[in-house]
Amino acid sequence: MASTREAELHAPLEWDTPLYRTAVAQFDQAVPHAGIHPDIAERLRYPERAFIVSCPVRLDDGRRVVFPGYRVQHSSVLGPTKGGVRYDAEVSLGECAALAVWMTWKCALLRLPYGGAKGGVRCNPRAMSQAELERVTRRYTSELLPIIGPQEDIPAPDMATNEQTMAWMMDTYSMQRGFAVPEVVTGKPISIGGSVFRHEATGAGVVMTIARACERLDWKLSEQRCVVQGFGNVGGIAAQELVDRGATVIAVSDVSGGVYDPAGLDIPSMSAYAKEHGSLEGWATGSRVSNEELLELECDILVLAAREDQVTSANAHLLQCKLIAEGANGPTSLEADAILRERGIPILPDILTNAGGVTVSYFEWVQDLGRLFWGRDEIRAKLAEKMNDAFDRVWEISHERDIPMRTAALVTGIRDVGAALEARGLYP
Ligand SMILES: NC(=O)C1=CN([C@@H]2O[C@H](COP(=O)(O)OP(=O)(O)OC[C@H]3O[C@@H](n4cnc5c(N)ncnc54)[C@H](O)[C@@H]3O)[C@@H](O)[C@H]2O)C=CC1
Ligand SMILES: O=C(O)CCC(=O)C(=O)O
Repeated sequence: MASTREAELHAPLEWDTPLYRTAVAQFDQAVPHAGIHPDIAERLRYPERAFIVSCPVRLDDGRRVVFPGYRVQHSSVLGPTKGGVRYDAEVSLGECAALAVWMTWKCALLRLPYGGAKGGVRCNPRAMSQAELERVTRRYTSELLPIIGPQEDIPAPDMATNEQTMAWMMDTYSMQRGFAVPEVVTGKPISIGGSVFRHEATGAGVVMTIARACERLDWKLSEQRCVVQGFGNVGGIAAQELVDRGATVIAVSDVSGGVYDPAGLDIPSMSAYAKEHGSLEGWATGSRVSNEELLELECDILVLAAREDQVTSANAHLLQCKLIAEGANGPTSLEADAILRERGIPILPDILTNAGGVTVSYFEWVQDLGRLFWGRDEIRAKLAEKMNDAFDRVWEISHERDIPMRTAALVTGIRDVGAALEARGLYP
């Protein structure tokens, strides 16, 4: 049993939730392969800083509601912290902490000079008007003023936030400074310093990773039948990129459920429909399937691009795909990881597969700081170079050590952050 002193030191932490425990358990699986000092490992199990705010907001009907907001910064050892902001009814401190931890490994794996952060507001964005969302965003940004900034912490879009949200954040921050500070957020509209190709970057990066995996597995991407869960920024673009490369997308889903057609779906028309109606609800072509059924469809590649905790011990043995690509963060539980490994279904892990977004965010920040902007082809080529380099390092470690690609990706990130802590003389 732990002594009183140990119990004091390891008192339950506010962010200690199932998702955070998953992030730490994945870290613990990777640490023995990363060769870092135990003191460094212990440091990296905890975020550096967690900020909780309350955002009082007037609704359109005159009522005033207080929305909780969070921002967690996991590690600033490599540079400013970086990560998205999400609006969702389930946002919590623990969720943001887990996502911030993953951002640290993702940035290090892609060799970006950033640490990890994540934030969000606990609200139901689908039930809110644009005016209400604007008021929440501006209040949340005002509350974060002490901890964000181009050299401190740089937010970006995530679930249910977008270019408009970033424009409001940039404007709120800039008004406080008295001049325009585009480099305080990424994923902005191009008119205020956003980068071309940031909108497409995460989904495009997912498909670059799938394409690289297909090369290594000796599969033709154009012959693959794909299922995509989530039809927002990541899933919608990934589905389109798959079609552009000749693959057949046989099913997609969003929060309203899924659509399946073994002959292949008309993704451009479905994207236009989802944009106009806010979701795929009411889309008339193909068969409707539930989100649970969609995950169990027979296919070659399953792209998880909705949210965390979708493949668990309850359904991992029912999946009928040959490869999983994690566009979302944390969509596969630890137990499901073990079941899928046992079943021989490889997983292209989140911190590698969805890293296209933060990579082009980095390009956007660099362009903003230099006030010099690059073209689409240049950015796409630079992104492909970085994604392929990260993929190759992960693939190599995974095969050399016979460890899953998730562990290999974590090892790469953890090793570099550990080395930076040591070089700076911070630990051990
Ligand atoms: N936007 C970005 O640049 C990046 C996003 N991600 C991750 O990708 C995931 C998706 O993010 P975005 O596409 O940006 O969000 P989004 O809000 O644009 O889209 C989310 C999509 O998932 C659907 N969805 C929500 N719950 C669902 C469920 N239970 N079953 C099926 N579909 C469901 C929504 O209806 C929507 O179509 C998140 O895990 C996010 O953290 C990761 C890297 C970068
Ligand atoms: O673009 C960024 O800075 C962060 C993207 C993000 O939140 C993620 O990769 O999960």
